[in-house]
Amino acid sequence: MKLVKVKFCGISHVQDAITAEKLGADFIGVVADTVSPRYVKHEFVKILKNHVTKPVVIVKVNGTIQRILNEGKEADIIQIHRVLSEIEIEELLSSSIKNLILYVPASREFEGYFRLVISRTNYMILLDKNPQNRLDLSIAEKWLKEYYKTGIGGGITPQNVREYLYLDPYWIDISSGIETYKGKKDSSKMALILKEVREWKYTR
Ligand SMILES: O=C(O)c1ccccc1N[C@@H]1O[C@H](COP(=O)(O)O)[C@@H](O)[C@H]1O
Repeated sequence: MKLVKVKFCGISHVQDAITAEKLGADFIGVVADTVSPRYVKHEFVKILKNHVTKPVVIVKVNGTIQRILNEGKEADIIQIHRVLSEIEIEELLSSSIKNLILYVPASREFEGYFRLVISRTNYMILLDKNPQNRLDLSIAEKWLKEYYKTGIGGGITPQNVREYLYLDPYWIDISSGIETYKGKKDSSKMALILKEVREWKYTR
């Protein structure tokens, strides 16, 4: 029986990635977009991959699909953290990319988008806060039951992680909640998250 997987995101120091992997993280995420205070150049992925064996996820928010696919080509998984147009989704489908995570805001007004993504693609989905910075856990719970390859992020901390584990996601995704300061991960907070996951009563 599999445990809920864990992605630590917003990694911007090689040592944090090494520590995250040693502690047992399943994915290592970097944000290669200047909107983030954890921004790293996309070339950082190649450096990271010399130090960790777990899959490296590159998070992009802005940029054309072609640019995102080009900048993400060294990563194991590309995560596009914005709501896409149908034309952009078609562009992804006509590309050779298979390992993709698409952000879907976990709120009612995006139900149509959620259904579009799961009906047209086979990509992984990350449920997260909507543009108004709200995450509807009841909506997330409903959608998680419908589509197996769905993770959840958005405000997870060692103190509240059980509320998210209860939803039985494929993975949980944490960035700011495991930090000492923006961009610097705290090994004790990462360890606490992983301890909670291991002790969690439900397994997938
Ligand atoms: O981590 C970031 O700085 C970031 C910036 C822009 C887009 C996505 C980003 N990270 C993703 O956002 C979620 C939630 O982050 P948090 O745990 O609430 O801080 C996380 O799942 C990352 O994949």
